[in-house]
Amino acid sequence: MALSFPAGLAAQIAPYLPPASSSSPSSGHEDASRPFVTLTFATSLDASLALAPGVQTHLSGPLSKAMTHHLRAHHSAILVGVSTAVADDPGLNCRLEGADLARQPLPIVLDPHARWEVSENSRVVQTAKNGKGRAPIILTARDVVAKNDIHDDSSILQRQRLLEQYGGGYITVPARDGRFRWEDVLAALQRLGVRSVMVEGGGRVINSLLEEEQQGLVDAVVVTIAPTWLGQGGVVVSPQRTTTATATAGFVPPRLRDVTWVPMGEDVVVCGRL
Ligand SMILES: NC(=O)C1=CN([C@@H]2O[C@H](COP(=O)(O)OP(=O)(O)OC[C@H]3O[C@@H](n4cnc5c(N)ncnc54)[C@H](OP(=O)(O)O)[C@@H]3O)[C@@H](O)[C@H]2O)C=CC1
Ligand SMILES: Nc1nc(O)c(N)c(N[C@@H]2O[C@H](COP(=O)(O)O)[C@@H](O)[C@H]2O)n1
Repeated sequence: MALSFPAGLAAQIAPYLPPASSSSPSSGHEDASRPFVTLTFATSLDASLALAPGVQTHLSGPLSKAMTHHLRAHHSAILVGVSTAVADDPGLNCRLEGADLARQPLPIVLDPHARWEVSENSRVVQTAKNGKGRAPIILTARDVVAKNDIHDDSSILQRQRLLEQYGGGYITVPARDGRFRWEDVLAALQRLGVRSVMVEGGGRVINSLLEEEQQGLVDAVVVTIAPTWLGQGGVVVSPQRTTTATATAGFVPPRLRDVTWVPMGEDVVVCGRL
């Protein structure tokens, strides 16, 4: 069913959207050498994204869900980690009423080890096939593809052929210990012509983007907080501290600036900049 997002709420979110042109001088995003990055997710009162790894958990109410689709309409790409792709089998398209089908966001999946067995039955592929979204681009580690290249019938090649039918595919990114640097991820997106990306999750992806040395890469943060506790054992947003001297009285932890809280039904959406 098509979603609808009220204009009054859209106006309150507007200052946090990527500029229409990332080189616009009024945008506050002066670095046109990389896409504008929005970090966005839905969390419980105890900072959980899901009841357990691999368990899709609906936290957003109808209005905050529509807000996420409004964000999707204003970004050129949506990024998730492979465990989210596997757990949620997401559509990763914009389902707002009147959404411009020609301008659907490009789904990006971080899958260094090519673990996601994307197939004709995957929702994102079905969505692309039905003209309601785009096929995903999967970022994978160079050596994984190299190893598979030699086998003509390797499953990665089969998946690549499937995705190519709909305009998607694999691209390789350098990895260290199976991990990408965010600068390399954003450079790869920039080469694809992506001007803005919303990073939706899951926990590992968000926590790695919130590590201290990565924080300069996030332009806007839009977080839905739902009035529930998921309890221990959930997928929690709580980034590693990367310096040892941080847990001292004088340490000032990172804090959002230009903060706006927008009530949306039973949820509240907090917007800010890092
Ligand atoms: N409430 C919400 O808004 C959302 C909730 N979710 C939920 O979150 C859960 C999934 O979260 P989680 O289990 O943490 O998994 P993620 O979706 O964050 O995927 C994690 C995997 O992605 C790859 N990855 C992540 N960061 C990097 C990096 N910097 N470089 C290279 N690869 C990287 C790794 O793959 P590998 O292991 O192969 O190395 C890693 O194990 C699901 O239950 C889902 O439903 C997801 C999105 C939003
Ligand atoms: N905004 C938001 N609220 C929740 O409660 C969620 N569980 C999520 N999850 C994210 O949305 C993706 C699902 O997208 P589709 O509706 O299938 O297009 C899921 O993969 C998470 O990234 N988000």
